[in-house]
Amino acid sequence: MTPALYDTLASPASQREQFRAGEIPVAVYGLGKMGLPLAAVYAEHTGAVTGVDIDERVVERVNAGDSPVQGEPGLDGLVDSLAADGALTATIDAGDAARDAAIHVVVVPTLIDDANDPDLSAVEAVVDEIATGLLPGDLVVLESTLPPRATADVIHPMLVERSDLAAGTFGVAVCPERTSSGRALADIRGTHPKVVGGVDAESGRVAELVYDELVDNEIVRVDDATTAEAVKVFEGLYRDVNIALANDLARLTDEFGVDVREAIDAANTQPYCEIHTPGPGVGGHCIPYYPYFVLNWLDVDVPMLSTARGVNDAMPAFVVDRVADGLAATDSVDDVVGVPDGGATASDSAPDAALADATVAVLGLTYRAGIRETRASPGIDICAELTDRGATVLAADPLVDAAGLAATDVSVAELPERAPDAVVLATAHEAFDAVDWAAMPPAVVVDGRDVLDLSTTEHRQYTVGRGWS
Ligand SMILES: NC(=O)C1=CN([C@@H]2O[C@H](COP(=O)(O)OP(=O)(O)OC[C@H]3O[C@@H](n4cnc5c(N)ncnc54)[C@H](O)[C@@H]3O)[C@@H](O)[C@H]2O)C=CC1
Ligand SMILES: CC(=O)N[C@@H]1[C@@H](OP(=O)(O)OP(=O)(O)OC[C@H]2O[C@@H](n3ccc(=O)[nH]c3=O)[C@H](O)[C@@H]2O)O[C@H](C(=O)O)[C@@H](O)[C@@H]1O
Repeated sequence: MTPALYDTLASPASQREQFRAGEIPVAVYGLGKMGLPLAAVYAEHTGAVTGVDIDERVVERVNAGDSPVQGEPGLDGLVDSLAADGALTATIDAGDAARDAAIHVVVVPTLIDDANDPDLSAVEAVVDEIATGLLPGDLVVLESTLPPRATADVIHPMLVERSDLAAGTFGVAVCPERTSSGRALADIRGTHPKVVGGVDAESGRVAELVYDELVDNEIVRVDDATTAEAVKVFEGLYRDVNIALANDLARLTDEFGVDVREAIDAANTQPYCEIHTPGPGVGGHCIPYYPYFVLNWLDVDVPMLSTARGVNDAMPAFVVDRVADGLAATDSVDDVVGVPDGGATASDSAPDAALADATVAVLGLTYRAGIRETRASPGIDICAELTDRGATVLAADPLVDAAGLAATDVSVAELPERAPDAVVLATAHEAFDAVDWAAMPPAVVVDGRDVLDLSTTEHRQYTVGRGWS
């Protein structure tokens, strides 16, 4: 009989022992960038983890000890050894896994749909399956990022209704994943304190006990599940708003004639100042999505969040404007489309003369360096904007190709012979250190990530936040 955790007579000390001894089987639903490292950490502590994923290729690779998640230091070897020891197995059968487990950890995607409304369909699909195998004394842990109140208003009631168990007979806790891709194992093991909030006190107690065994850092127990959801979303909102401030300041570079990045670095020497870094936009399925977990979830009016979203979403067009300005200045195009007052602006919405016959290479299609994730990626938005404005677009990325995008693949080695009229660096992949700028005919280069120094070449460089050099 599997020992139970929630509302049992067992002492906390014996429950900890049972957890460590693997007597309380764990199921982790979602084996992606976050779920696989998390399942691995659970498995290294308990030796009894079943990972669940809907992608058969993921399941096969995990069972073969071959991590489908790359770019995570230590994960390859850990998955290999855990699979070999049988500490971590994977399945596509969520119902089976739910019937065998007593701790159910949900870490599937929470995205937004085309209307920017939160999409909890993956979480609801998993919760449906968990309910079929839920037993009194079990614990359900939500690690996915959720709109505040989702657990209280949607997930917990779903579990009660679908499992035929009464509320108060099983635990539900929100323990949001705060990890960054590229350092997932270290973060999950305890770079940051772990936030835990239960739908009731016993749920919070049990979740706190489990994570106190799992992580090396302190546990921050908050009042309830909704508070824990809010903590995670607030962290993301803070980041999106602060990146928007940095991007707005970067627009002042030309007007002020100053290096805004230098000014930001100097301002940040004050302990109370933490202005973030300007860039070509905000990508990934986290930071640009979380504002909608508030804006399009409840009837709230939070103008700052939508304003910041607008500022960050406008950065790809800002980058393309700088390309158009640079080309127009280089080509001294006579018939640059003017505005009624006679002023010529390259940001005119009609296809820009400067871009119409230009070939532009975009370096970087993933949302940040080293991570194979393209959702809301600035590089992809820049390709689309360039195409919309008449340019011929090439794209290079070491992790993904341009299939299905408004761009044609180009390798780093081919760039000089392709002789693009302009180049945009959207993602600072290490692979781009190999670009032979000296061999490339003079071009307009817009550096969105402040990683290039082309002062010894004939290229005209614009750096977001520093201006023309
Ligand atoms: N990627 C990140 O940096 C972070 C993500 N998070 C949150 O973690 C959650 C997961 O994100 P990622 O791991 O990045 O997503 P991901 O897209 O890398 O992986 C998701 C995995 O879940 C699987 N999946 C989808 N639907 C499923 C279902 N119904 N049942 C079982 N498996 C299913 C997919 O096949 C995929 O393997 C999201 O809520 C996200 O907001 C939190 C912190 C950091
Ligand atoms: C508050 C916070 O730092 N959240 C982290 C964030 O990680 P994520 O992988 O989404 O990357 P990120 O560093 O926030 O970058 C998101 C996007 O924003 C851009 N970015 C980031 C920071 C900055 O100063 N300027 C900027 O332009 C990045 O280039 C990228 O396109 O979101 C993760 C998440 O919640 O999924 C979270 O766990 C991570 O800790």
